[in-house]
Amino acid sequence: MKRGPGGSGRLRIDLPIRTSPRGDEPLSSPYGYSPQFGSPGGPQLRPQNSMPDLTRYGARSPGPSPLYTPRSPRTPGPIGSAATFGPGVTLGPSSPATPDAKPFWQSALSEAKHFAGGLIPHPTESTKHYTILRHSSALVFYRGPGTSVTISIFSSQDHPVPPDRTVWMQQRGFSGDSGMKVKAAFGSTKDWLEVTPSAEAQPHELDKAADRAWQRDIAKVASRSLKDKGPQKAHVPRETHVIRIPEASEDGYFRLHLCSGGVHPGEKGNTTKRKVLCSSPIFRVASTSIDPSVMRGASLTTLPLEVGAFVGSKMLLARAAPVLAPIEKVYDKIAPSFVAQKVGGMAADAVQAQKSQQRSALLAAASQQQSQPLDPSSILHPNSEPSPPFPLKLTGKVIPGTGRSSSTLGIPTANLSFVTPDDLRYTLKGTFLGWTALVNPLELQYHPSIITISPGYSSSPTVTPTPQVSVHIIHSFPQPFVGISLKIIIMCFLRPALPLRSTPPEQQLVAFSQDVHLASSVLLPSSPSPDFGSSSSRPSWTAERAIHLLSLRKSQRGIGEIISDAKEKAVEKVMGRGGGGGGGASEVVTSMQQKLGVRVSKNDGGEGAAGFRDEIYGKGGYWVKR
Ligand SMILES: Cc1cc2nc3c(=O)[nH]c(=O)nc-3n(C[C@H](O)[C@H](O)[C@H](O)COP(=O)(O)O)c2cc1C
Ligand SMILES: Nc1ncnc2c1ncn2[C@@H]1O[C@H](COP(=O)(O)OP(=O)(O)O)[C@@H](O)[C@H]1O
Repeated sequence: MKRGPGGSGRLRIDLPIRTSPRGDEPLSSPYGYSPQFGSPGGPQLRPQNSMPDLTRYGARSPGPSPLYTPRSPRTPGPIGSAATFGPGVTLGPSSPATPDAKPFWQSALSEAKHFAGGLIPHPTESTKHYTILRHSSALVFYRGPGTSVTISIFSSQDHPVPPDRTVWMQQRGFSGDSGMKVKAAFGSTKDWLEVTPSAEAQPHELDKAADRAWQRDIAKVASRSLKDKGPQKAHVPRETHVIRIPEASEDGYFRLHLCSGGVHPGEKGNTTKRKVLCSSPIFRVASTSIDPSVMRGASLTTLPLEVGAFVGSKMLLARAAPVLAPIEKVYDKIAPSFVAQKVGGMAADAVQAQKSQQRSALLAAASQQQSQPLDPSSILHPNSEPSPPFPLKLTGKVIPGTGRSSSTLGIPTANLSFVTPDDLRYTLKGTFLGWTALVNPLELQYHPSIITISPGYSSSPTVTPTPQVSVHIIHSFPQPFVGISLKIIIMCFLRPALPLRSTPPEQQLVAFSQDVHLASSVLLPSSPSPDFGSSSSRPSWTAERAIHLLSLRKSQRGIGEIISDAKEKAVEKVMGRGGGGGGGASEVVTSMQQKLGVRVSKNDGGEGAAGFRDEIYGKGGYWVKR
């Protein structure tokens, strides 16, 4: 596991440490070792016997606790199961005393969140005509690309939210709150990130429990506004936004700005000045980073929160390491040693940089083609051939879907999971034609197929909608092949995906059968060739030629990609993903790190990896009318 940057200098933190009621016995931890406060050689923490009074910061003063048994401040002992650090942050038992108790680190994080609620100012901000309510806790823990913050927008009767409204996220500098306000006033938006939620959700699609909580908050703010401003001027609820926090935003203090006018960067259109209508209450994005510099933007009142979150994350990292370490060990072992020693990180970085350039070229080329349906004659022409960036290779494992394709359309589609390379499904959108083979030791027979990368029938809106990859193979199989891996070669883009939820089945059927017809005409052999079952009359479109092109491209790859492939294989070994094409194991590591709130460090994915992933996931987020 990559530890976050060590940060400059050592940070001493004097914190009151409560020992466990049982006194000195070392804590048995789920990881088979008793955690010491601070990593060996890291900042050591000294127990204090007195609790500083922080009630003036609005923290719950923990008061004398029956658990508190003062210890001589000789050496920092193991963290008691009821250790308390920071005002009011009392951690729950580390190894659950009762079956349903949260694990240690989860209670640490939720306590820190709860604690934050008392420290960072109230959850609403208002201007004359608008109010923004922050539903999320003031402390938003980073959980990977799905990290989000939820707000509701209110406005006065005669000031509905403008249709061209956009939402921007601004980071607070060292200058604290005033720095943010100044930037907002002058509209200097050089470090603003546009985070306007991309999809509208219907109220019935929302998660019931979440919406009940949001409605409760909204009712409170609306009734208070009615009381304060009277029926004419009261601010009424307009929209609720679930906003994805871009990975590029790093840790720190942020504020959202509701704006009208102005243009989205990169979009044509009127260039009216963007006007800030209202800003949200501040919130803190925290990942389990142990880099003290992330305290940038902390004010005196929020410093204890910083310490709480910082210490919480330190504990988290200390406890997470044993989980991820074995994988890291395999990684290092497998990476070709001659590269690790001789070529070192430089070549890898250079290739990573080149890889991310290639990828953004891929993004550009692919997204260009994905805006309108293809002109069939362009691929039916006898001398036509796949245009770059195609052919592209994709693998995945077949999982059960909704069963709709067969039941409503009579066209079975195999849904894929563990899709590798994962980012392709965020780059490619729509319906494609290509070749598909079942990775089955007995045969590697490529058949013409239709590949769709689309939101599918996904029911509830999510912050980062994960596109569904599904394949219809133009071939009849004796029995289903769920659980089998597929090797896919995408040859060309056909058309944008129809929004299934709003397209009647008859219309879907017409489109689908046209796709199958077109794919058959382009790919099916007029004269079958023995090995690949593909036409020799259209040599540019055969699976054979595509595989040759792909291996040619692979041989031109840099050392860095060989390493990252080797890592993929290593993690597959450790994570036990067998059966070829069961790939995506390294995404397991990333998602485990993300669950632990560890930002996947830049060198994991090359320069600007976070920005690249934001490009893939897009703005994401969703909103609902109130
Ligand atoms: C020929 C063909 C065309 C398709 N076109 C679309 C499409 O335009 N939009 C879409 O979301 N899904 C499209 N699909 C994918 C299926 O509708 C998809 O598998 C479905 O969303 C999931 O159904 P399932 O759970 O039964 O697999 C197409 C599938 C086939 C076979
Ligand atoms: N020609 C085919 N193309 C795709 N899947 C097929 C085909 N023939 C059989 N199947 C099987 O049908 C399953 C998909 O059937 P479908 O009705 O779409 O159900 P689901 O909703 O689970 O995808 C696939 O998982 C696969 O095992």
